[in-house]
Amino acid sequence: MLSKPDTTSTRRQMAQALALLRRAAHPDRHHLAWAILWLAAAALLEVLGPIMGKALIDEHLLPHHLDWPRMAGLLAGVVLTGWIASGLRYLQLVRLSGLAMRSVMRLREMVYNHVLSLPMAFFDRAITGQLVSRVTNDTEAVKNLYIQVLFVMLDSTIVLVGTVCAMAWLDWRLMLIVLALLPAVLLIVWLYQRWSAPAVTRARALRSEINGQMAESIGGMSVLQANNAEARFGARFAATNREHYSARLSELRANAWLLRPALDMFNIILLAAVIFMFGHREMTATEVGVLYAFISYLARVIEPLIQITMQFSQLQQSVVAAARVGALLDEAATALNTEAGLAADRSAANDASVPAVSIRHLDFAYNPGQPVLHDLSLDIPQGSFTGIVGHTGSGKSTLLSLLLRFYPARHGSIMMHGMPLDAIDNDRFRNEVGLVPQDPFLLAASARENIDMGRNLPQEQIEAAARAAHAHDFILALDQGYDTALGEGGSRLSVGQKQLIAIARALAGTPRILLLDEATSHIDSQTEQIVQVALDELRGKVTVIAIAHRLSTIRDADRIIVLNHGRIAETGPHEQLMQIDGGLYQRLYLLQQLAA
Ligand SMILES: Nc1ncnc2c1ncn2[C@@H]1O[C@H](COP(=O)(O)OP(=O)(O)OP(=O)(O)O)[C@@H](O)[C@H]1O
Repeated sequence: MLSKPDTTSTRRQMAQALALLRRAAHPDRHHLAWAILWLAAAALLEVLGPIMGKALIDEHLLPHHLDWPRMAGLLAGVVLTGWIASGLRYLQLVRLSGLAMRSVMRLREMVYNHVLSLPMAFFDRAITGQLVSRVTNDTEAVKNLYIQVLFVMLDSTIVLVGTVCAMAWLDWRLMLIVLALLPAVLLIVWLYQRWSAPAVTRARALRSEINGQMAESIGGMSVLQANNAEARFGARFAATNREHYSARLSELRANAWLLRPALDMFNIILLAAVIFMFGHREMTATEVGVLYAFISYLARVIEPLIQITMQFSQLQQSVVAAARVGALLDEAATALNTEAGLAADRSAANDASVPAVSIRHLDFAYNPGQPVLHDLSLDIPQGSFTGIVGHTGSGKSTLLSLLLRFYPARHGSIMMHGMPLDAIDNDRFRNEVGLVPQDPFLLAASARENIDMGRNLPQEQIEAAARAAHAHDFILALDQGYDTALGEGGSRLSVGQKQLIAIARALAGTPRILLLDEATSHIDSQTEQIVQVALDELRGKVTVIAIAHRLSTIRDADRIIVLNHGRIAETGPHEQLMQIDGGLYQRLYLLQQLAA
């Protein structure tokens, strides 16, 4: 759902946008300083032109004082100052455009890396398409801020100030009249902003929503088509798209009906006012030059003002985009308790008698007031094989997510190899704990890259992991062996083969603890047996904790933990649990036997 645009937050958005610009442009600050200096020089030249024109008229043309070399010099000055100012300005535009591109590049990397560090709780509420939009469109829109704020606005402001000073020097009373009319422009801009700002914010939010809907539909296309939901999704998309269209239209209306006509009218009023003032004065010869210079300057006052105001629509969009990028960067990254890390006794980490996992009085809720795990306590010895079973929704995956540090365990404690979970250094933690998820996530890359996952592991280690996962043989049978591209999401492999690659990936990091989240639920019995053999071979070397719906996978586990509504209902090896008459495990097992 889209939130209603809040116009009162504009100032905060602007501050957030400027902070972001400062951060992204920091390495280019010298370029920025030079650009401002050269823009000031260009403005100075621009102001000088009409002064030389005035001198030509007043000192030579009107008094017929034909000093040709000086006249040629002044004429050349009038023409050249304009040209050089344009040239300088163009070069600064190029400089600032380069700066803008580099800043966007930095921003994108910053945002992407930040997204990678965000806790899983963030992704529970994030919408993929909107996040993608943040990293691509919004950062791109920030580029306009550089071009608009730093180039057009800055340049126009410098020209404006320079021109007003030159006018004051020529005739301060006339300058005051021009200046007195300027608040009218501010009023026009203010009205425009009030009218268009909500539409701008809404248009951006809707664009992001469009991306979100598109990504969601493409991601779930099979489900969507199988449910004959094309028409419903099409209608939902059309409604959002139309809303986006009307938001953009209101923005354009504000521009077409208010901004441009009002500014053009203002231009005419200003010109008329200056000519009227001259008409009421006894025009001396010298005043003709002043009139020429004033009329030249009027264009230089009006044009920057128009430029500044015309940028507001784009500027607002960019500020909204920058504020959204800023808000994403402000999302707190996964916080680790470094104090606990310092206090922890690291010697325990290498003590073989210390449990691999030790959980004490663990309570957990995703949302306050809706507990998922209740007062869980258990020890898992190193090198053991533990199965976790239970009805759907009993909290199995939640327990695994907590062991993976995807969510912080706020009530109770989890220790891994004798150290508090949140005290373990991130690299070490990720090296020590391997995960085989329910849906193996494969990259559109080679088999080798899929096992390596950017860790730059040596080929021998990759092959050893593939052998341990019983994936080596089928990988070699692919047309280019380990270099075979597996297609998007591993589309060239069967579900079972994908799962074996995922196991090889987890093992390639030589983890001390291997977590399997229903890793066998999608595979056939034959592949399941291969997985079982692979897991058996790990016994004593790696601590395996496996969630299983299919109880045959964990039948041979040293210990099975049966969860029921977030509590440990039963625990023990298969034979022992089967002895509990009417027990939960026994019932689950017999049910599966019946179904088979
Ligand atoms: N990200 C989440 N945000 C809020 N609630 C969640 C989230 N994930 C799970 N839950 C809730 O927590 C409870 C336990 O879910 P969990 O996925 O841990 O169960 P499970 O035993 O793994 O189930 P299954 O066997 O179906 O995978 C459920 O009531 C579920 O609705």
